[in-house]
Amino acid sequence: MASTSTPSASETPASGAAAPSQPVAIVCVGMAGSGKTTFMQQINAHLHGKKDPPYVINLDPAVTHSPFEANIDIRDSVNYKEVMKQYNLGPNGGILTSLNLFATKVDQVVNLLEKRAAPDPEHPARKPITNILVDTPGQIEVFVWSASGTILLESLASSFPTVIAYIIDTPRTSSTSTFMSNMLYACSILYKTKLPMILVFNKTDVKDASFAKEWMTDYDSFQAALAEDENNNAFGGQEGGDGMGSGSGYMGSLLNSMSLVLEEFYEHLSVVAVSSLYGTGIDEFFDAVKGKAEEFKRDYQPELERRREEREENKKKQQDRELSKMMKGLAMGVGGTSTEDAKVGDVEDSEGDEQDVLSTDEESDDDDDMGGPDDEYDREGLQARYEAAIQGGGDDSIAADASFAKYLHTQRR
Ligand SMILES: Nc1nc2c(ncn2[C@@H]2O[C@H](COP(=O)(O)OP(=O)(O)OP(=O)(O)O)[C@@H](O)[C@H]2O)c(=O)[nH]1
Repeated sequence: MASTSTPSASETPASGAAAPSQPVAIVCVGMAGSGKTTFMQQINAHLHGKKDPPYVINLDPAVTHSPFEANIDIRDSVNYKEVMKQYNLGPNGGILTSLNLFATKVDQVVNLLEKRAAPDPEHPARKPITNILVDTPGQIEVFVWSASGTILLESLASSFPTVIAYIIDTPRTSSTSTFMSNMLYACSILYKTKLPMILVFNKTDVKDASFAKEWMTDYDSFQAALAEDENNNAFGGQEGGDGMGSGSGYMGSLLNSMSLVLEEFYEHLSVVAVSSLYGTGIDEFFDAVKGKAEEFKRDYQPELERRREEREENKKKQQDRELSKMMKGLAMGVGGTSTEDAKVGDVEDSEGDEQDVLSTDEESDDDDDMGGPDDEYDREGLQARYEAAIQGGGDDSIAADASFAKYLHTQRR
């Protein structure tokens, strides 16, 4: 059954971090309006209050107003509106593409985090961070199911214990059908990300979350609630039930079966009830983070290591294949790759001027000009350059790294 943390405000450590050298990354995911941003603001304030300021990352490119200051903000690197305009995209496509562009910089973000997680000899007074808070777009699927979301999460998890905080709007989850829908969503996120998860029942100042904890730990109580909903014809229509309380509708029997299936899933979760508005349950949340960070190290890290090794091996094989293909092409005198790739523009800090996010590679890509036999480069020279490009990931956007590094150095507290 789901582990429900018990409140222990006075005993709670200042943060959910494990070892001081390894901060815990807390990634807040939740449906639009569930209260992610308010929750982030509350845990941020809580940690500041404990003199343990977290490192905050905002991955929502479309947010217009943020109540907390982020150390790294996707909006400083990618201009979401410009992305929509240049690629003719709608809001969700714009968010997805912005995340894709930002994902090309993830290594530098992780490097920076690693630097901040270790003592800094140049600034001995600066305490290493113990918590990394990550806010994500409300369009969960855009983050969780996209390649960039996966890259961002895997990069974080490969360096730090990483925990998903799935924020739930409790008042809007109080019927058996909405509750089950939300649990299925959480289940899909758990299996997609393969990271430890905490269910954060938010807005408990409006509706107490004890019903949810009970439904997750006591199958009979969910059955009773289901029977009541059926009696009240809560599912409606033929599909929902016959309206006479017989429970013959497919909705009722589906929810019934689902609750049995999800029993195992509940066992992997911690559940906390909070009010982001009033700050209740936050100590309990950090207790759960601590538990999940330990679980991460014990259960998830070995699996991650194995997957990483597998990926490295595949990448190496892929590189070898690409290289030999290219060499074959060269031998046949075939040359030329497109230089029309768009790339992430220079990264600016929040004080910097707004600028186009995308540019074409006209000025910077002379390296891509593969000449024919008359080219000034000889074949070995080209081979060496290709090898170097492939080793380096072949990422054209590297050109923007210098300014990104500058941004990283001048990033805000
Ligand atoms: N009563 C109550 N309202 C809350 C609580 N947390 C958030 N809200 C309200 O819920 C609304 C949505 O909160 P946000 O924090 O913007 O939600 P979000 O998930 O970040 O929304 P998106 O950015 O659209 O994904 C706001 O009006 C908040 O004031 C809470 O604990 N109690």
